[in-house]
Amino acid sequence: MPTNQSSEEWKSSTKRETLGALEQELARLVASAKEGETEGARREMSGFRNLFSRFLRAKTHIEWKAIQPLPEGAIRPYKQLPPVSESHITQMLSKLVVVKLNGGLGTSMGCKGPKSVIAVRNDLTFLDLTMQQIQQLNRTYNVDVPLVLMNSFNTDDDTQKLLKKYANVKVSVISFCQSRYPRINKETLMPIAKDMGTADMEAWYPPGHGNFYEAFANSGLLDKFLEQGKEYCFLSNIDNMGATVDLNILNFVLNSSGGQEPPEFVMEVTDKTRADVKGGTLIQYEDKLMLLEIAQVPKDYVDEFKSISKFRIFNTNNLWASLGAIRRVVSNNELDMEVIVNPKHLDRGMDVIQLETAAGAAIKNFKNSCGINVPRSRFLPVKKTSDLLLLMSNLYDIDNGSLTLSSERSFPTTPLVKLGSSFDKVKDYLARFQGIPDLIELDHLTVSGDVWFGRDVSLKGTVIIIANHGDRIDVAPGTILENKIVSGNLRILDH
Ligand SMILES: Cc1cn([C@H]2C[C@H](O)[C@@H](COP(=O)(O)OP(=O)(O)O[C@H]3O[C@H](CO)[C@@H](O)[C@H](O)[C@H]3O)O2)c(=O)[nH]c1=O
Repeated sequence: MPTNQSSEEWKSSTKRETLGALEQELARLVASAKEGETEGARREMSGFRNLFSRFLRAKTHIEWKAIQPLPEGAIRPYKQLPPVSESHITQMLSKLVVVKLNGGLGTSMGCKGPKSVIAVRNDLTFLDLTMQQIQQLNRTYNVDVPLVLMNSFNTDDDTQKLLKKYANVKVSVISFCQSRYPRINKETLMPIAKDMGTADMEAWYPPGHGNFYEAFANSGLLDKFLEQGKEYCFLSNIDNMGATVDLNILNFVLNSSGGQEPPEFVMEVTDKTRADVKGGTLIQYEDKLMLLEIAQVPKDYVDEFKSISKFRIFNTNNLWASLGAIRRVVSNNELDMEVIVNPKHLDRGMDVIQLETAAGAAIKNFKNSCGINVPRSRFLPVKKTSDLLLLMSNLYDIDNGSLTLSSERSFPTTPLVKLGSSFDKVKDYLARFQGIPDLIELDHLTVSGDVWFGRDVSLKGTVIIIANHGDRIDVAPGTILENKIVSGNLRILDH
C-alpha cells in the first residue's frame, strides 16, 4: 500500500476517534445541566459537535492558487441600483427586520461590559444611536421595523438591564442569545469545561457572528417573523455607525430587476484603504462566492491579502439575507461556513482554541448572492480609540442617531489616525483630550508616547507628535498644527 494512502487512512481513523471522544465529553457536559436546561444544553452541544466535525474535516486555510477571478456582475456598484419608488417604501419596510450583532465585549478598548455601551458621541452609546436611527426610520415612514439584538452570554444580562431605559422609545426591540460553546484544549482538542455551569466562564465562548443563522432559528424568532410576513433581515455589526437601513438596497433585494430572481443574500463591500488591512474580502473559490478572512490566509500570503491592489474591496459585514432562505438552509443543514480557528492563551496558563464562523461566510450557501460596492459612509466602525476620535470630532454631523461626514470637509476621504498605546483604553484616551480637536482639514495624524491635548486644538494636513520615552508633550490650548512634526523636546518642524 502506498505510504500516502496509509497516512491518509491513519489521519481519518484518528479523526474518527477524536470525534468519538468529543461526543462522549459533550454527553458528559449535557448530563451536568440543571433540571429544565437539559434540552437547551443538548441542542447547543449538538451545534458544537457539527462545528467540530467540520473543523476536523476541512482545511483551515485556503489553497491560495485556487482563487479564481470574480465573475462579471458578482459585485454591483451601489450607484447602479434601480431607483426606489416613493410609494413602495412603507410596504418594503414592513417586510424588514434589522439585526445588530451585539455579542461582543468592549475589552479590546479597555471597557467592561458589552461594547454597545461605549459612548460614541454626545454621551450617546452605540445602542442609543441605533435606537435613535430606527425610531427615526419608523417615524418618517410610519412603520414599525423591529430591532433584533443578538447577544451572547457575555452581554445578555447587561443588555437586558439597559433595554429598560428605552421603555418609552417607540421601537420594538427583541433580543435573543447566541450559543455558548466550549473552548477546547489545544493539544487534546477536548473541552476544558467540567460542567455546563457558569462558574468557569473562561471555559466557554460565543462562536462568532456566523452563529446567527442557527441561533436565530433556534430562538423561534425566525419562524415568528416569517409568520408576520417579514421577508428580509439586515444584519450588521453594532459598532458600525454607518450601517443604517438603506432603501436602495432593500428595494434591490426585495424586487427582481431585469427578469432576474432577487438575491437571497447580499454583502455590502467597500473599497479598501490602507486602514482596512484586516477585514474579510470576497473571492471566487470552488466556483462560488466566498468570504475570505485573514485567519484563513496561508502565512506566506498574508501581505498579499492585505495589499490594496490585489484585493480592492472588503466586507463591511452589512449583510442582507432572505428569512425564507435562512429557514431553508438551516433546516436542510446546508450551512457550510468555513471554520475559523481562534487560538487563546488563558490566564491559568493553558492554550486553547475556539472554533468560530463569520456571518458573511454564509454567502456561498444562498442563491443569486452578490456583493454591492457601497460608499465608505456605510462603514464607520469603532474598533479602536482612533476611530472614536474621528466620530467624536467635527468631521461628522449627527442627526437622529445617524452620522454623516461634515459638508465642511472639502474632500470625501477620512483621515488616517494612529494613536499610540497610551491611548488604547477609552478612559486614558478621554483623559488625554481636554477637548476633541478640530479635524476638518486633517489628512494624517500619528501620536506616540505621553502626549496630552488642550482645548480648541486644530490639526491640519499631516501631523506627527512623538514624545520619546521619559518625555511628555502638552499640546497647548488653542494650538493650530498644520503639516508639523512635534518631537520629544517640543521642537516644531515643518513636515
Ligand atoms: C465574535 C462575535 C462578535 N459579535 C459581534 C461583535 C461586533 O458587533 C460584530 C463584529 O465582530 P468582530 O469580532 O469585531 O468582527 P470583525 O473582526 O470586525 O470582522 C467582521 O467585520 C469586518 C468589518 O468590520 C469584516 O471585514 C469581517 O469580514 C467580519 O467578519 O459581531 C457577536 O455578536 N458574536 C460573536 O461571537
